[in-house]
Amino acid sequence: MGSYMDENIIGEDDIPTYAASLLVPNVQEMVRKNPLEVPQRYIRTQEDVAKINCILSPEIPTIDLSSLLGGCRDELEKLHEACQDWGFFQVVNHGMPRQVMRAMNEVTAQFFDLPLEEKNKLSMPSDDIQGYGHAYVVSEDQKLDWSDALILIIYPNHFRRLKYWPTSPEHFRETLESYSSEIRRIGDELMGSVALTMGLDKDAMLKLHGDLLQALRVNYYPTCQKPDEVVGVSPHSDTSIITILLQSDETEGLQIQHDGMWIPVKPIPDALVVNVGDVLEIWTNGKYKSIEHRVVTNEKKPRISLASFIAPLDDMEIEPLDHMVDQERPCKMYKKVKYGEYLRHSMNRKMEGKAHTQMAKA
Ligand SMILES: COc1ccc(-c2cc(=O)c3c(O)c(OC)c(OC)c(O)c3o2)cc1
Ligand SMILES: O=C(O)CCC(=O)C(=O)O
Ligand SMILES: [Fe+2]
Repeated sequence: MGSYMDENIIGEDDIPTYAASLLVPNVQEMVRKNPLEVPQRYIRTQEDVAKINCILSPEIPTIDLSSLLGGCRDELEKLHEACQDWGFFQVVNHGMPRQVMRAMNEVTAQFFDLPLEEKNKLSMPSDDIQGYGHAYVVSEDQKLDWSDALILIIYPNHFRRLKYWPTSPEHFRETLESYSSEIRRIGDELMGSVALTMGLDKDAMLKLHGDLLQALRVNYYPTCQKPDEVVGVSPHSDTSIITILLQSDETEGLQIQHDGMWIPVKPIPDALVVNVGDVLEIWTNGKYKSIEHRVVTNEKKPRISLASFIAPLDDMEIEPLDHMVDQERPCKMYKKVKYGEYLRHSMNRKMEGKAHTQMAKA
């Protein structure tokens, strides 16, 4: 395996580029300069920020990865139900050393604490998606999210654009390297188990997609004095196969759609949150659900999350697997699409829930 030090030997010609996004203000800086101001472009309609109305909201399922890998049939059944009924679950006993998670949280917090001029050295250009800035902004009158992000492609190694990888704080790059290789292992192990729940061999999914893309989106949600009027990240589903999220232990914010309500995902210390992405929904002909989720803000504490998207490479063709057509779904609900085209289609439009998935509907 190469490392981030390949900087000098690998050219950038083959690195895929992604959709353009309009330049918009840095939210963290806006709040630092004027904590009370919430510009009109961030204010949502009542409907957009509607809350759940139940006092005791259900918790998303928890999956024990070490039991899964040990062959526990009950845990496998739990995983199947989580993918089918929730599209989201928390993973415990995943084997990522606690100090790797802590170090990753620490270096990302230190990165966002840097002065804006430092962070802007890694600015996302208007014609790509890697770097520090905002993606998915496609029109001047689109409502904006109350967050900033750093987006990096991690694997395959030769897709890395190292000019966007922070060198400050000092240990950022090596910490990201350890964290990402742990995420890759956990992703492979989870996909092996998901293959079993789909009635396939353990390594079938890995064979199906071959080499994978792993991208990281580090989200920074500043505090907001009108938390009920803004959204940290707009409702969307992920285009990935699966997404593995490390969220802060102390600050809630992530909410998912379940039975017509927005349900908060309560942080479990050291757990990872995993969600089914659009590709897994398509492969399973809609049996496993890529669920809409959003992030809300609060007035007290900023929140950081790290979303690792595990996705096919651009050339991979995605369609429902033949054996996923059954009595419940007697025909293929999605047509064959090239992943690269699907991803770019989703990026070229404002993310509005699952509207982008229409492109792949049969
Ligand atoms: C409105 O807020 C957001 C919309 C979309 C995403 C997002 C979801 C993904 O699944 C995803 C992805 O899989 C991906 O890699 C293939 C990627 O490229 C780097 C994304 O930017 C991406 O974004 C997040 C937040
Ligand atoms: O911050 C979070 O909890 C979720 C972020 C997210 O959905 C994403 O980056 O795709
Ligand atoms: Fe997401």
